[in-house]
Amino acid sequence: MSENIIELRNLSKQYDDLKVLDDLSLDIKKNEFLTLLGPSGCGKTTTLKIIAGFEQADEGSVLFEGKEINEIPPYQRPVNTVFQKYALFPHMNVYENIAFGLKIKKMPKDKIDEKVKEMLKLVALEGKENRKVDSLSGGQQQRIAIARALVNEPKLLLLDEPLGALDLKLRQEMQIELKRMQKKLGITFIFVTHDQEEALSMSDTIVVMNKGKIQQMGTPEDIYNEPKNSFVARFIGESNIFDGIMLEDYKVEFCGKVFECVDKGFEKNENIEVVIRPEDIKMVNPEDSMLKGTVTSSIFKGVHYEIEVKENDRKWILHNTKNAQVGSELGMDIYPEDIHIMRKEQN
Ligand SMILES: Nc1ncnc2c1ncn2[C@@H]1O[C@H](COP(=O)(O)OP(=O)(O)OP(=O)(O)O)[C@@H](O)[C@H]1O
Repeated sequence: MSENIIELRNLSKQYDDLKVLDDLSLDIKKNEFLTLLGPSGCGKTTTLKIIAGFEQADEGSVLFEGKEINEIPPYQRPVNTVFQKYALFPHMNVYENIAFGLKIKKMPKDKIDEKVKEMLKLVALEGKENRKVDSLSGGQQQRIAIARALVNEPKLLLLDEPLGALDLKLRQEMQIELKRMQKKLGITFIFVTHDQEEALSMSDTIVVMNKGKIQQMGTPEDIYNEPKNSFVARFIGESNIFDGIMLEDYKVEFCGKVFECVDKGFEKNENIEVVIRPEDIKMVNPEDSMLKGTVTSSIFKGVHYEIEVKENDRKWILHNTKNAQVGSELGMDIYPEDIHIMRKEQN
């Protein structure tokens, strides 16, 4: 049996003149927490809707455990969806909301009771079963929406920006809870967000999308440390990005200097882009540094200072736990492994 729960094969979808999905293929493994991440309009929600069966692709197919499900209606797919607007039944209490799907399935009462209680425990809402849902906080309502989806024991749960309406603290708490629930239940989660921090902290695998295409797929560490192109580098975290030339294997020129790097396999003198993360730049004495510039601003960000340096006519951003005096001259060193080389985007 396939280790993939979902396989998307060459999906394309167009609304009028707008190509929303462009030949998109993707394998999603069982028990994985996979996040679709990308800017507004890149096709994340459309991908989820096609998996759920609420939309049909113009071309391509969706396979569930190896079998094509294009023609299967949404209610017959072993999939549940949680949306940002949780759409609970306002006239029902917490218990009734969670029990709803099981009642429809005509499950015996004592079995429903057992399952609802189990879910209430999972989402830490025991004792609240008789409360009307509109008397609860946004976070509690969202937990009910999740419990209502999970109680059906779907093999796959689709979550479309489910934390988008919550304030930051609640959002962070729910991120941890969702991840815990997913691991405990062993259900595959496909999670949609445009928030890169949320994606980095929750996912086993991140799929970065832009304009209906996959830009990169990998673990959060891969995506952050080895962005494949400058779109990914710009979208995930902050970056210093400069044009450069790959002189030969392990040797790159940018900002008017030649640096050692750890990359190879480029053409001789290929034009490339260089990405350097702000936290990877070492602040050193300008006398014996690789690059030097003038500090133009320094802002305390809680854990680090965000320091802006003007080097020739280029702007650099550095993150450092030490402050730097605005107006002072600063040396910058970069280790070979912190220089990320990317092929030029073909757009
Ligand atoms: N039913 C529709 N008719 C016409 N255009 C649509 C329809 N549904 C989506 N679109 C358009 O398709 C594009 C992709 O939409 P989609 O909802 O998949 O993006 P998204 O990546 O989820 O973005 P967001 O984060 O804003 O929800 C958008 O430009 C949207 O306006």
